[in-house]
Amino acid sequence: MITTTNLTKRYGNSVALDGLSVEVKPGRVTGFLGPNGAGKSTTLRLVLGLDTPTAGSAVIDGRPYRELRRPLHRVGALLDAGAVPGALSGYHHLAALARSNGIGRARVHAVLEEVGLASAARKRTAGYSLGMKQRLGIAAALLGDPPVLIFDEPVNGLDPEGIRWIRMLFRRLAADGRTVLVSSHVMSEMENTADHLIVIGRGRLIADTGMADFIRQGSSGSSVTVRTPQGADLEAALAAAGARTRVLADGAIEVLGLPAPRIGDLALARQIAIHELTPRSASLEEAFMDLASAEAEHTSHPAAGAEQDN
Ligand SMILES: Nc1ncnc2c1ncn2[C@@H]1O[C@H](COP(=O)(O)OP(=O)(O)OP(=O)(O)O)[C@@H](O)[C@H]1O
Repeated sequence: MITTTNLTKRYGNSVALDGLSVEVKPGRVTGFLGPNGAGKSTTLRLVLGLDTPTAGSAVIDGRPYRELRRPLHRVGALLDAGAVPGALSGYHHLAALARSNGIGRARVHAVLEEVGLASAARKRTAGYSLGMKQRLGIAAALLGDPPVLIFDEPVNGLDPEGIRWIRMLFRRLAADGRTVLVSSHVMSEMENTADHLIVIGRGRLIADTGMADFIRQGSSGSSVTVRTPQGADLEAALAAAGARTRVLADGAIEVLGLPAPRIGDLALARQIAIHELTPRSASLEEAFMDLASAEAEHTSHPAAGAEQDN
């Protein structure tokens, strides 16, 4: 488990992270979301002991990273896939890492196989595509078979097959009971991958919730798309039942506030023909955008009594 307590980081006068307290639990994939500059990378760097907090703490299974002996056995991380020494082959890069953590050659071969790089293992990494470098970074994270895994923007550079592969890998790692923390700005990918979400903005926690709950609460809600030759009649009936409607450019009616079965029943009772009735859930991206605009609104017009920065 990863735990941050009141984690704070200031750079001069600017606050990158402002008292973040979260627990990243094992057995599930946790998505780490936030707009640019929210403090995601700063958080990951502090968790991995690459920087020192101004206040608060970050621990992995109860210990700061810097106190871990042979850390690759405790936590694996992919931060910047591009940052591999180009002169080495993938194999030699991993072998050097393995040696420093007392890990044998057999494991190097196993992780190369696992990430699909076995055939390119002897080539210099300078000639690797971004996707291959991502795979090599993932292999390095897996090397010590650690219970905690951290991936910063792991799908960058991967093709659709690679993205599918990584999604399955994360699911499998979580199903093994590991803690998997994945930061990404690719919302659609996160929606298919993460079970749980931690959302931050301006260095503060905005949401720490299950994926489905986040989409339900954060967005203006699901809608139903309806097509009917009797649009005016249906709109009147829906309005009387308390739903909100909007006619889309192609003539379909978008209905908010009533589920599809109620709309169907209502139409039947009034003998209104229905040609299409499609429930549509809000996407993670929509929920996130709603939340981000609510945050921006709150920050630009702080309500009376709300917290204000001095
Ligand atoms: N070394 C540094 N010196 C000064 N300011 C920094 C430094 N590192 C980060 N910051 C600032 O801290 C804030 C948080 O940055 P951070 O990179 O953690 O955000 P992020 O959520 O990872 O953003 P992105 O999605 O753009 O990577 C930003 O305002 C950034 O400019």
